[in-house]
Amino acid sequence: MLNPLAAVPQVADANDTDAETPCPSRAEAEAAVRTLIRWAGDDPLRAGLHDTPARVVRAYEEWFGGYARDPARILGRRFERSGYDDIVLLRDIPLHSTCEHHMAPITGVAHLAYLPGEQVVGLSKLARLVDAYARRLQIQERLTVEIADALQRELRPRGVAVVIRASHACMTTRGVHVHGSAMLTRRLLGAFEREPWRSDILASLSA
Ligand SMILES: Nc1nc2c(ncn2[C@@H]2O[C@H](COP(=O)(O)OP(=O)(O)OP(=O)(O)O)[C@@H](O)[C@H]2O)c(=O)[nH]1
Ligand SMILES: [Zn+2]
Repeated sequence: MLNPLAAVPQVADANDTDAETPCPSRAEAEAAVRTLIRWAGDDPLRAGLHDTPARVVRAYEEWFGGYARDPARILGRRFERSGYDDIVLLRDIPLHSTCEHHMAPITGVAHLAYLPGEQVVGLSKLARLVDAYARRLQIQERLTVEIADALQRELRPRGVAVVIRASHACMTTRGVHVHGSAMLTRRLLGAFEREPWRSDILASLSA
């Protein structure tokens, strides 16, 4: 598995190439980018590419920043549900992830819903939860399961539903070159697995 970027120091020593370090240094990561540029057939020393390895490593810190985020902490601040007794649903949360097979972008939306137990979370935390798991190397199935299970584990709601609709650049820009298709995954837990909530939540999520 990729070394979690969580272990990368914020400011790594540019001369640190110690093979014993648990995670490659920033300098090693930049050297790896130079190798890929050479492998692609270009010259990493030409002016236009001179700063590219550093940029790529900074971009990776964003794209894989999810390893450093703790879902329990994201969902840690909770509020009483104040008498509200129905579905809480946040639709169309933008999703940017990276396919673990080709390291190509996965782009789409997530819909999250839960049936509160005793507590609710701030709405923004649902989007933060999606981001924490999306910004890792993923397959869409595991991404769906991880988001749903974190909600169930941390919030203890009566039901959880997660639906993700996404397109995979590894299918559109290379390989089979299929454009316009989207992958749909979902996970229903607790009360949403059974009627009458099942039909209700599926209708709400597909509307
Ligand atoms: N189930 C699933 N498959 C995915 C996901 N992202 C990418 N894939 C697929 O992972 C598969 C990897 O297949 P391989 O045969 O090992 O790789 P490949 O030779 O590059 O395959 P092609 O993409 O068909 O050229 C491909 O079929 C991808 O479409 C995902 O999130 N879930
Ligand atoms: Zn892929």
